[in-house]
Amino acid sequence: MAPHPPKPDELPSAFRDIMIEYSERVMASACTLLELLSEALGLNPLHLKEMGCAEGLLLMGHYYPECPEPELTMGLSKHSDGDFMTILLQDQIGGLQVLHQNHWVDIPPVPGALVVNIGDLMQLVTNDKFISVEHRVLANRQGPRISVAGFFRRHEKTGEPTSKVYGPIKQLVSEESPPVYRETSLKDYLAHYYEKGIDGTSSLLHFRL
Ligand SMILES: O=C(O)CCC(=O)C(=O)O
Ligand SMILES: [Fe+2]
Repeated sequence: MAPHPPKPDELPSAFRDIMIEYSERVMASACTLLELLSEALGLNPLHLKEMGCAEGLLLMGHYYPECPEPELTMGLSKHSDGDFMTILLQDQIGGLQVLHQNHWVDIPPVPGALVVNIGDLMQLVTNDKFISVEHRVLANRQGPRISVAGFFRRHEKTGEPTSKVYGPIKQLVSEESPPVYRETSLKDYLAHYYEKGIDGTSSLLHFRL
């Protein structure tokens, strides 16, 4: 949806208008959240936005079919997101869990509420000050589950190089807190993220110094 939004007539009419409106609103929320996160890091409120953390938005609609034997499988297995931040809208079915102190904790749906996840790229640029969250989705027999995940990071048209380089923010590293990650271009980061796949390990291990 950003920075290269599809032409409206490329979107199915059933969700064309709502997808465009939702994108605008979720982008505005992301910018507010990035200001708060920047302040929490002791940076200028516009720091994360100016780095391009919300320069791109990919909306992904998930449909998890109802499952007759949910104990034998997963809706979506354990992973952390390969972006700066994810804003997630889930329906009333439930099943999303986050890994907290080695325990899977339910994130029950709250009507009208969005779930915000810190992604791996945010962990990298904040030099581990913010940690990306590992999460998964259980399969269920109650009925199909639908969610819409909005991934914030720059997205290019197929074939365009994503040469922007990211590393720990200079103001967040010091002698006492040396860089934990090497700099990487978004292109190399994404190549690694997708090549590795969802295998239960963190994409960040590859970039740790
Ligand atoms: O469907 C959900 O609630 C989570 C989806 C998710 O984690 C993802 O798309 O990365
Ligand atoms: Fe995710």
